[in-house]
Amino acid sequence: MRSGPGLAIQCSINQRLPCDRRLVSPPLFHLLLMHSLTSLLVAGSSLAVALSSAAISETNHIVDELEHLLVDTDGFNDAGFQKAITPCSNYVSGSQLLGRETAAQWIRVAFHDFATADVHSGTGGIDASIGFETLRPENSGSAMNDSLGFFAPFVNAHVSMADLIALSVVMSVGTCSSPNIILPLRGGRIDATEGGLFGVPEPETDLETTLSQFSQAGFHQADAIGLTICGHSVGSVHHGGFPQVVPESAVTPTNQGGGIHFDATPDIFDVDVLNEYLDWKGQRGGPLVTTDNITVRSDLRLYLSDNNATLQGLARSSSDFTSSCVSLLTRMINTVPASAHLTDPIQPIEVKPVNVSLTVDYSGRVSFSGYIRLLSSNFKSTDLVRITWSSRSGQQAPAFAAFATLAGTGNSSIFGATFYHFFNTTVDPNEGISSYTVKILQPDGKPSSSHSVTFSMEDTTIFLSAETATRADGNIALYATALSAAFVHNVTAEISAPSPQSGTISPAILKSAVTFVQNGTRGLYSLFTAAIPTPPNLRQSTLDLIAYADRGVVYKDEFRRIASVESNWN
Ligand code: HEM
Repeated sequence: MRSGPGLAIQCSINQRLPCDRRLVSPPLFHLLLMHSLTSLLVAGSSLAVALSSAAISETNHIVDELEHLLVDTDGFNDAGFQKAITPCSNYVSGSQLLGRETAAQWIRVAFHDFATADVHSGTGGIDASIGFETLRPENSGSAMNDSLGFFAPFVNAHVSMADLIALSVVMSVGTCSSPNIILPLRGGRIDATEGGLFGVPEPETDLETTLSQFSQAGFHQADAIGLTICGHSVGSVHHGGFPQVVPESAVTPTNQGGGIHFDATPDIFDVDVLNEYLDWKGQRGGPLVTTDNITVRSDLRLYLSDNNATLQGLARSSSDFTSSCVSLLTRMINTVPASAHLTDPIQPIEVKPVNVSLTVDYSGRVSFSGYIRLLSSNFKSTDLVRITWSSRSGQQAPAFAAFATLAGTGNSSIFGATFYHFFNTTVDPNEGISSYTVKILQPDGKPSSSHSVTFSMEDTTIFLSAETATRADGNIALYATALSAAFVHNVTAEISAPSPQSGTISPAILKSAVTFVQNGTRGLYSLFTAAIPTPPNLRQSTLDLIAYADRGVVYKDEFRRIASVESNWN
């Protein structure tokens, strides 16, 4: 499932002006006539500037998608990402007898992607170039392809592999710590189209080279030491991949990869690795400190390079260790090529529309349906969710209202429980809809702690994802409608299909365009159809529907899944 389209206007019911009024004043609405707010913003006219007040924040699909992966981790609408590391000792890519751990692999993959950054030239960093670099000896081990193979089905037009690599670090550290250590996650990373520089430190790499590699990536000596001990809080060094570090004797029937842990708690992100190293007990910092082969004692060389001063500083308290790791790991995942612009840190969304959309049936009836997800300790399963909407011209009426009913919950998110409320109602096509407001009420009908959120809704151009179907010739038929009174003369779609690319497991987003033709009417709407070849990853493929009307007005229905979850797709 995905979030609803349009603009989100966050406002409290205590504010003097109703949200809808602040959205756009009634006289302006008269001027706009049939043109929805979203469409005009898309058209980029001077009106768009007038409407872009501080009260309006545009829905960011990157943020919405990553927030879903981060927050929906259990129960109803589980995104399925966190399950791979639940429990934290889990190995999602093979037998549990291999002694491998997915949560630790994810952190290591991010380090290897990051390590070849050149911050002065603004290249490399977290850009998923690691996918093209897996055959390099410096990226030895199963972690790279295991992880990218797991991430690949989550890539889409707005979720890059590089953002998933960053997300995986946030999720590993957050899930495998108690109390949960939450790194801020930003989105917007761009996937590389080829391998980058060489230069990931290896166990054999001498100290000077190691420090210069870290330095090129923006991490000087103390940062390099800190980042390494933070990373080596979880996981193991394996004989399978690193026989020069771990002897064959580590291989047993229940540890077939021959893993030796860095510390006594390899599936918990905590200070143990540091304490065990400084106190010279337990795993004493792990195989890269203790191995018999002096050449590959890379952690020991690094830690001793300032006579353990950095590590003794971090050991003052476990909160010093935690806060340093949060800072260093956050810097690591936010080291990106100069061309990438990251979003603000993603905040869990308290009231979130999910799959909120319009459809037009054969008789021209307009259905308005979707889920409202509540996430907050302020909410209870007994709360009521009421939706009211404004007509195309901005009017409100008692009939423009519906209640949503609880459809399911998810309980184990590190951000709290989620409550999913479903609604399915009809909108009078003559009146239309331009925005809707979600109000949370207590069971007795009284407003709950001032929660009222307004979102814009585009009803001029509607992609009918539930009707997408395979044709007899193997192509896929697409259906869309446009309000006839909008005088739309050209309807196109840009298709974004994650597709295999050579040299990496990571998919590339292939873009293509298709033109629709008018094919009848549905009440007040004109029906448009098109056909496209079946994309390689249909479930991840999306489209942006674009309709052109007179005087340069453009309407859009963006980021719609081609095969919707509602359709009975085979
Ligand atoms: C001088 C720097 C470093 C060297 C030479 C190094 C080397 C290694 C080696 C050889 C392994 C064993 C991998 C395997 O057996 O599959 C390993 C594991 C690991 N490394 Fe590092 N590492 C360094 C720094 C870092 C940093 C900075 C991080 C993250 C911030 C990190 C995160 C990890 C993690 C999480 C594992 C466990 C992987 C697993 O259990 O599958 N490493 N490292």
